[in-house]
Amino acid sequence: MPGPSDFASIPRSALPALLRAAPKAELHIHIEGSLEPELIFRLAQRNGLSLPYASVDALRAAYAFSDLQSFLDIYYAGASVLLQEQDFFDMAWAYLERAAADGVVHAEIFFDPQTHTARGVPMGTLIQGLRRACRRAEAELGLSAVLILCFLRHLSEDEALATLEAALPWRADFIGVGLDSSELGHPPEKFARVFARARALGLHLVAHAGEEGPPAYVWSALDVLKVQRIDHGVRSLEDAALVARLAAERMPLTVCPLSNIKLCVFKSLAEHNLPALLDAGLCALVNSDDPAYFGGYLNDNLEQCFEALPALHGGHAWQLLSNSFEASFVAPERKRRWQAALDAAFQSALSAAAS
Ligand SMILES: Nc1ncnc2[nH]cnc12
Ligand SMILES: [Zn+2]
Repeated sequence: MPGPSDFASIPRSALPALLRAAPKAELHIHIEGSLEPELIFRLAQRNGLSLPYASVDALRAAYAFSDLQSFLDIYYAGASVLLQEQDFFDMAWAYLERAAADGVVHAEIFFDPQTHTARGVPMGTLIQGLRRACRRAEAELGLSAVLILCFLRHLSEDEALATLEAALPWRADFIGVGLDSSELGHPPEKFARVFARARALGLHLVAHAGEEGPPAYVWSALDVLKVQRIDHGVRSLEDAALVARLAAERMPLTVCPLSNIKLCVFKSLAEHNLPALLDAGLCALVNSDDPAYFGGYLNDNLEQCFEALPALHGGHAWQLLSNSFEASFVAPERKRRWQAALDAAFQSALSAAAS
């Protein structure tokens, strides 16, 4: 199997096109965060709702965030236009078409049922709409798409437990559970029982940790929740013992660079710790998080990182995409197939550069 050093000599000028065309997986995308302002307005009109913004441009102009909470307030307001099964389908289908154009061959998609059930939308309505889009993506786009149900951590664990039970009639339609929303003040251990229940049900486990929260939250996501991936995890670098543990276990970190800039986790992309995460031997990969709010989809994230961070070279590019497959919850045979296509794309870029 090739490794990153094989591809370090690909010229930087060849990387944008290579990154754009290469196959990749996206493992950290909140489907409600893919709702573009145009679609928010269209759905509001279709559902007879009025919005507190005069136009698409006025809504987009409000996307200036100072931290995670300032984003979440507007993100939950945007999601309030989703009422019918068709609305959930339209949102997910728009993302999946966009992802396929970015070379995404596999997506593991977060959804926040409590954002909708709290407004009276039945669980079946939202899951069936999302499921229909995932099935169509497989059939028409050749993109495999699966769902991960996220609990809102600013709400209680009892509410998370009730949400999981309410979703069980659709158990076959999601592969795992996650933990998102306001991180500070809501440590992973608050959700110990619901994650134990999900584990007993055979669900995969992931959690946001170390986005705004301290390394201690990453430790408890690992030790108490027993997660298989950390979403974000960029603050892990503050704790050398944690870095050693993450590296030894090849614990994936689903990093979201443009999100981190828009939510002021780092001042600029040039200051992002993505190169340091990779050079520490961590299984980091790039994702879009909430692309409609943060100014870019997966390829935009990749391209802007490589533009802003001169430390990144072709070896890092291969490693990031290879990590996206390694970290996915798919059968080894499928991973091998995608990995082979990735290796071939990089090999041919290397040959083109040499000739
Ligand atoms: N970046 C993020 N962090 C926590 N919760 C979220 N929900 C949507 N995007 C999120
Ligand atoms: Zn996220």
